[in-house]
Amino acid sequence: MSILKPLQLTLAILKPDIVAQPHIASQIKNIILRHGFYFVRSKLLTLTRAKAEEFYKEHEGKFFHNRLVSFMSSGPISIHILARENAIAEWRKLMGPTKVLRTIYENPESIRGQFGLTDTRNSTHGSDSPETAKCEIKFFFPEFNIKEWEVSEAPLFSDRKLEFDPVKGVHFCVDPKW
Ligand SMILES: Nc1ncnc2c1ncn2[C@@H]1O[C@H](COP(=O)(O)OP(=O)(O)OP(=O)(O)O)[C@@H](O)[C@H]1O
Ligand SMILES: Nc1nc2c(ncn2[C@@H]2O[C@H](COP(=O)(O)OP(=O)(O)O)[C@@H](O)[C@H]2O)c(=O)[nH]1
Ligand SMILES: [Mg+2]
Repeated sequence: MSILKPLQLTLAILKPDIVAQPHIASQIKNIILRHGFYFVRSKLLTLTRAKAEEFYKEHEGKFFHNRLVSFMSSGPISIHILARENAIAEWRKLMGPTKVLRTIYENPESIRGQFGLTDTRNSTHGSDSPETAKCEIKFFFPEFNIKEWEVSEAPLFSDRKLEFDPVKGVHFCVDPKW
């Protein structure tokens, strides 16, 4: 019996440039699925400029801040709570480095290397630490209780057959008791 490794949660975003191209969005979702991530929660929304500023507060004053906030509030984004062993680092590895204009040469097989357009429009976002993941999950899913999920849903994720519902964009347990 393999030792079940604890699932870690991270917050992933497909940015407006990707959501505007549904076939690319589904390509990226398939890459996520193929790399062993579970979709725990998913939603589609358009950020107001103020919300985008709040989300990217850490970058206030940087030269790219204005274009970043304008871009992130320019259209719908697809937001996901992903679960996997070591999810935060593994999703950042799968995304590739931030600056696409280098990544396309240094990590062409990464998601940003494949689908990123510029350093601003770099296709995806991922939390960069457990604390950030907690804050970012709360920011987009205020109703989601991490502790409750760890007790009630995570055990089902770890050792039961799950299926991915492409319409809802989340995994569900095929066990009728769930
Ligand atoms: N004012 C600046 N100071 C320093 N570096 C900059 C500045 N503006 C742009 N850059 C750098 O130039 C490169 C191109 O910037 P960027 O990716 O934003 O391209 P862009 O054409 O402006 O696309 P977008 O409209 O998506 O922002 C990036 O490496 C970025 O970091
Ligand atoms: N144009 C431009 N955008 C940047 C640069 N650095 C960061 N960004 C944008 O700001 C977002 C947040 O930056 P950061 O948290 O450092 O990178 P991330 O965690 O990999 O998304 C990135 O995803 C980019 O969209 C840069 O040097 N140039
Ligand atoms: Mg970041």
